[in-house]
Formats: sequence, C-alpha cells, structure tokens
Amino acid sequence: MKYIKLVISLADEYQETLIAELFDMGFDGFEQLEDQIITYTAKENFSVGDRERMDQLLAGFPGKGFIESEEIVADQNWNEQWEETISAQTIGRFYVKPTWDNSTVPPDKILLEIDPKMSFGTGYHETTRLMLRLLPDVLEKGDHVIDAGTGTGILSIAAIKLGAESAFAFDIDEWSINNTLENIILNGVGKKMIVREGSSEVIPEGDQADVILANIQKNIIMDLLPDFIDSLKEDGDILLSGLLEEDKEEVVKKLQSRKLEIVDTRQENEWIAIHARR
Ligand SMILES: C[S@@+](CC[C@H](N)C(=O)[O-])C[C@H]1O[C@@H](n2cnc3c(N)ncnc32)[C@H](O)[C@@H]1O
Repeated sequence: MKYIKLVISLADEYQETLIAELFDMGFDGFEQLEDQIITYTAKENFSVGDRERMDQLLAGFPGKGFIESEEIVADQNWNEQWEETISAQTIGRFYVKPTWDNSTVPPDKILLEIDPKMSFGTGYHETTRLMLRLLPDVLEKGDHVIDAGTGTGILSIAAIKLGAESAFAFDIDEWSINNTLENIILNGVGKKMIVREGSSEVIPEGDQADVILANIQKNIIMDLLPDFIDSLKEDGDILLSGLLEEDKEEVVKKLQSRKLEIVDTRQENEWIAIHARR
C-alpha cells in the first residue's frame, strides 16, 4: 500500500486544531516538530477535494500554514519512520510502550503494550492521556465497558487491566480494528474484549455498560450521545474526550439536558475530558 506523506508548515499553537481536522479527513500518524507537522494518509483516500479543503484550512490560520512537500512513500518505509518516533512513557497508573522499546516497566505501573501502526492512541495525545488518567478513578472491578472509537484499543485494554470484566470496542476504521486485534493479543486480554468495525449501530441490542469511553471529536460525540445514553446503565459513567476547551459549554449543556450529572472535567493544554454520570 502506498501513502502520501505531507510536510506542513504551521505555527505550533495551531497544530492541535489542524491535527483534529486532518484526523477527521483520514490522516493519521502525526509528528509535531517546531512549526511543522508531518502526517500520512493512504494514497487512495486523498482526493483533489481533500487537497482543496486542506489548502483552505491552512489559509484560515493567522500567519497561514502551507504544504511544504508532498511525497509518496511505500508501506514499509512509512512504518519504519513512524516506529522511530514512538517510545515508552508513564501516564498516571500506566506504562505505555511499543514492543520495540525494551525499557523496564516501573514496578508500580500497569503495562500497556501498544504498537500503534497507523491508528490513533499511542498515549502521546493529550486526549488519550486525559482518558487514561481518569479511568482508574471511575472504573470498578467487574465493570462492563463500551469503548467508542477504540483506535489502537488502548482504553479498553487499560480498562481490562484495571479489572473490568468485559469491553466492547468499536471503530469505523478497518485499520484500527486490525491494529486493536494485534494489541489485544499483545496484552493477553482477548477473552474479555470484543471488537467490531462500525459506529454506534454495532453496539449489541440491550448491551448496558457501567462505563462508556469515547475519545472521538465533538461533533461525532454530540451525534452519538443518545446512543451512548441508551447503552449506559442507571448510575453508569461516561468519559468523553477529543474535545477542545471551547467545546466544553456545548457538551456540558447537552449532557445536562439528558439528565447526566457532570462529575469531573480535566484539561491538558487546550484539550479537555469530561466525566459525567447518569
Ligand atoms: C481520537 S481517536 C481515539 C483512539 C483511542 N480511543 C484513544 O483514546 O487514544 C478516535 C477514533 O475514533 C474513530 N471514529 C471516528 N468516528 C467514529 C464513529 N462515528 N464511530 C466509531 N469510531 C469513530 C476513529 O477512527 C479513531 O480511531
């Protein structure tokens, strides 16, 4: 498979906003450098319309961004480049590392072995970190979890390692499903985790979660929220991220209008996560 590698020139303070947009366009694997982002997408996914939309987006930033270079790279090269940018890190109670990192797991940490390939969820993004830090405060042993937009599977795997009895994870991205399946095997959580390709329509009828996890993006979360609430037990908890600080008011209002109580809100840089309870 061939990928398009784009090197984009953009001031640091606008990079997260652009990344959220590019992510929705199907781009994945974002390397943030000083005033520069390197990103990839499958060649067949990048239409002329996408290119125009990207040019428009970049022109909209103060000081303007632009595409410095565009190159077609083969799968193998791409993965090698990507892997070089990933290394282990501690996030709250977890130690997240790819298989090619041989560092020692700190004794008090729970290992999450995640080979990210192209799926979002290395633990490097603020939204994943916020979710991983909130999860131990919310999850109880024996819980059933629904993980919407699972990416690499990282949040479900973390939940099971914390003591969840089962997790149902779904994602619209086929690549993410394959990557999640690999990570399930790596972490030995296969018996407790079910993965499906698709959106909220794939949640089994009558499935009721103690905890719903959704690190996606504001508009998608707003659309899927009614389905999430239908699949949440009375007193169940919902953790939402992929949200920017500026999204907070709208999302909180919507949650409250559906009679959910806001328990906690956390922030890292301009990103937030919300913990609400039914
Ligand atoms: C920001 S990533 C989060 C990945 C991972 N859960 C984490 O916390 O690191 C969002 C994921 O949501 C998926 N996604 C986007 N829209 C979706 C939808 N309508 N239903 C299910 N998954 C969706 C994307 O493919 C992507 O893998």
